[in-house]
Amino acid sequence: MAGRVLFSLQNGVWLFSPLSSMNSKGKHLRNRLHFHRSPFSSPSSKSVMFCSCRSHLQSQSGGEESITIEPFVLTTPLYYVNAPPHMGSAYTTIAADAIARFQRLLGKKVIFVTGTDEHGEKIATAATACGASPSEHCDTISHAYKMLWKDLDVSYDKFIRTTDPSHEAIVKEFYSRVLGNGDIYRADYEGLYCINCEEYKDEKELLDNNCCPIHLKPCVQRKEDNYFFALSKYQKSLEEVLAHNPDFVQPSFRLNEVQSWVRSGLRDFSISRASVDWGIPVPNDNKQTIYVWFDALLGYISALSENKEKPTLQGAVSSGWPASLHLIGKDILRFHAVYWPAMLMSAGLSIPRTVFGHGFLTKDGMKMGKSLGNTLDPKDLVNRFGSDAVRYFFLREVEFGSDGDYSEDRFINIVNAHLANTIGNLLNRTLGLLKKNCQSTLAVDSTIAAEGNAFKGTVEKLVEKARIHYESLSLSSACEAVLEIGNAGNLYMDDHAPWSLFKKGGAASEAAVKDLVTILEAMRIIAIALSPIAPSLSLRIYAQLGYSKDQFDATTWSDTKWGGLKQGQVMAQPKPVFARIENLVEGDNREASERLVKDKSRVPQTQRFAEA
Ligand SMILES: Nc1ncnc2c1ncn2[C@@H]1O[C@H](COP(=O)(O)OP(=O)(O)OP(=O)(O)O)[C@@H](O)[C@H]1O
Ligand SMILES: [Zn+2]
Repeated sequence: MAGRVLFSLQNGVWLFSPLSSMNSKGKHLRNRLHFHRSPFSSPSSKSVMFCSCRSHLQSQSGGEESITIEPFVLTTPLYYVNAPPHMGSAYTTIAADAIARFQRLLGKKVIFVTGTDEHGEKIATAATACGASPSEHCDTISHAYKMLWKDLDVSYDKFIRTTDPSHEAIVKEFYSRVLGNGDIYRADYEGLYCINCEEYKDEKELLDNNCCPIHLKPCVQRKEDNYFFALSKYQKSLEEVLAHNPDFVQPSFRLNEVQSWVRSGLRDFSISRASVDWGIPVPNDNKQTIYVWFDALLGYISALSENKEKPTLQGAVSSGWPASLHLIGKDILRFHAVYWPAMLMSAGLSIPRTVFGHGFLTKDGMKMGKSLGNTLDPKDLVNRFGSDAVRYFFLREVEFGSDGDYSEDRFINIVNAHLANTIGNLLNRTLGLLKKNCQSTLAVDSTIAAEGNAFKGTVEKLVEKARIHYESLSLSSACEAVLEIGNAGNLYMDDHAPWSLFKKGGAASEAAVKDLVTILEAMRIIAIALSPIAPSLSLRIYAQLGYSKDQFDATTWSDTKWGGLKQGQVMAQPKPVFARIENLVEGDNREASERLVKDKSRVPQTQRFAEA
């Protein structure tokens, strides 16, 4: 089924059909792949699936089409358990969590998949080095990932381990399907291999001394008798996919990169290893194990399987495939945007809607990574600063898609200025004034309080801006829009100075009451709009406004509409929602760490909020 493809746009849905839709036994394949023009835009996306064989094309023209409301399936990479998690792995996961939480706020059914990739040579070596069996080692590290996700408030729905028996069954079935379609053959291969990438490399992409550009270690010459996947057969199909579906690879500049890889010619790649025991045996040849990437990518599908007793590929696929979004680091873009879609096409399955390759967190300009050992410990950051600070800083400071360096000084300045001052302080002082002057009770509805008030319009514009940025995965800009509401709130308070209005009494006092309700309504909106990024902080803000956790959990994006706070609502005792972090960085360190960050001059103006 390599070669020509057919695209058509029907009801806003791209249909993709490889030329042939039957396998060698004449069995119909569900191989019409479908794409949405904008995968994130509508709350209930509609997909139309057809089999492209002639008889089904006829019934299709007779009006038989199946319409399904799809879940929003979002994945992180399955992290390699050669070492404990670090801030790089946490970065992808908190970004994915923010997107999952935003999609849930939109009312979508979200399936957020993460997990661990546990087979291969590196794992066996790492286990030996710490005196454990591979499976003991995998249990320990996989558990560490789960614990970290808990600490970071990561709300995943499925955690797949590639050593799960249900995953193994699905990998074997997939392998057999691809084999049945004539896309696997056996051959010798010799080339330069990076053990850390678990990948053969082209000599032209290597540094001096055949060093891998990511891991800075020399690749080794390897020769093996392996099974190969006929990637080259999918050259044309992949070119068509990339040409006709601009959303498939994001950010858009990475699409060009992928297109140029494909255009430069695709070579078949080996999908088994004769020298590695720690892996899933190749069906019908237990002298070889399946290549770790061929195995791990299938985790995105096997994670969906609801029948762990009798897992089947079709069962897993029907529980939500194709994924709406694979969120990955740019280091593994080739696997996701070239190998993976070709594998799926070979198996007659839909390809994911979007693969988003974000940038690297770097240390001294080098990718932070387990293999280089130049990592930052997220657990330590959470213990010292809390999960909201960690989530907010990385999602706000690193433009999603680009690289970014970490500096502790910058971290402390940003979270103090944005979360403690602009948001926390505004809330605390407003509640203090309300307590002092109104027994913490709202005397008017927020709609009445803001009548004829331009500030309300500003908040509405900014929250809509935040929504648009979330939709387009511009997480940093979404944070910025929410913070702007806080900045506007501080300016409003400065201008209106309700503390002096209360001193005047009468009509001035009434105006002051309205000002406080107006600011608290803005805080309520901030809490919802910030909840994908800093969920615990948002919950604390909501609690300060007199709501229960259940009420917070039931919020949707439509609750960002002005007018939620009503007359009679009683606020909680004012309590800071975000404690300032003391800056303990010593002079020399400060200088060094400042050099590491791209100065974006984003520290907001200092608070001008005068005390009553
Ligand atoms: N420095 C980083 N910046 C951003 N994301 C990272 C970083 N390091 C790892 N990740 C995330 O983890 C994925 C890779 O997972 P993996 O478990 O292989 O971690 P790794 O630390 O990159 O391993 P290694 O250093 O051995 O290559 C990336 O695609 C990305 O999603
Ligand atoms: Zn490498």
